[in-house]
Amino acid sequence: MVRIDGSKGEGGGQVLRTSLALSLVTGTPFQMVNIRAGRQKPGLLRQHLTAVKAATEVGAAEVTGAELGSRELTFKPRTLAPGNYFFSVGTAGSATLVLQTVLPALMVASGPSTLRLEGGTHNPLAPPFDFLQKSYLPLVGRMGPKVEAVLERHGFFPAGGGKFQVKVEPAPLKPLTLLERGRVVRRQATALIAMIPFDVAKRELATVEQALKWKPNELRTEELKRTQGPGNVLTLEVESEHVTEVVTAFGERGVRAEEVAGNAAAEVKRYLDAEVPVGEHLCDQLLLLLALAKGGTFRTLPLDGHAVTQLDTFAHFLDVKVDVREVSPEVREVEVRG
Ligand SMILES: Nc1ncnc2c1ncn2[C@@H]1O[C@H](COP(=O)(O)OP(=O)(O)OP(=O)(O)O)[C@@H](O)[C@H]1O
Repeated sequence: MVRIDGSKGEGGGQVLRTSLALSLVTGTPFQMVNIRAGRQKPGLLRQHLTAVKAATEVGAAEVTGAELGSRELTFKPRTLAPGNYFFSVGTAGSATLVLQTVLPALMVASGPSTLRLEGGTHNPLAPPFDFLQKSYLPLVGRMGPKVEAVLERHGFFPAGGGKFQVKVEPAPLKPLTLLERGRVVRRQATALIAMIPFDVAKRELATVEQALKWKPNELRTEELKRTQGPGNVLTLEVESEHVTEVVTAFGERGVRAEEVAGNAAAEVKRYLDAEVPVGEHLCDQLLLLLALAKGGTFRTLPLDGHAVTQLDTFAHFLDVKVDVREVSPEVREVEVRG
């Protein structure tokens, strides 16, 4: 059994989710110790436990240590079972991270699946639903599997209550080459508010307009009425010929709307200036797809801790080589070979 130290690298939940995903795909059992040892509240939180349970169902796995707060886990998948699933985090914990855990396996399974997920859909430090739908899943589609996601209700921290559905038509993953972004064809800033003063959205958009020089018809507000709790999400989309980048910032108590929007605008600027197709968040998630496809190459920004932790985790389950070359101080070219 593969033994993985969860405190290595980022020391967070990513090494656990990636290990579960790769264990499901390869059928390799693993034991993890020191789960999330690098975090303030170490061990399995509700969101991680839901991910473990989801992986257990999808892989008909034998599991020990699947309890709240647990810092050790063994996971032995038996058969990969596509089908209809319902996973609920039960708190505002990210439901998209639960999806991230089981989707790679279901994309290459022997039949289609339908998933219903409940929990947070727009959480800081997790892939927001719009990122999945507009940035990540179209690339999955280019690699073979067809995955469609439909949002039914937004869920924000701390109230949660979000819902979405995902349909998966599996296919073998083909390598992907993504070296250029191409021309920018659409830009859209959406300031979304739920139970938050409208002025917050207006101030965020004014900041984006000033910082990025986006035009009034590229700025929109959206006010939600049916959510379980308050939320404020600023989503900046840059659709280019070959890829769509989605940058997200979240309103927080005590942080000015101008600061929230300024951070998001700075991230977009950095992405546009580097002229790379793959932004910082897409990078670690795309790496996993390319590793499963055993091939592909893309250009991105300098790799962050998440991406490096991903590479270390792959080595436990897959026989792939990943080269990261410095093209310029702001640009890296990543090549994956089987
Ligand atoms: N704004 C964002 N857009 C898209 N993806 C994001 C965004 N923020 C985070 N992610 C992705 O969500 C995942 C979160 O991983 P991360 O390692 O931060 O969680 P973690 O630190 O392990 O959290 P925890 O230990 O609390 O579970 C990564 O795949 C990261 O790329």
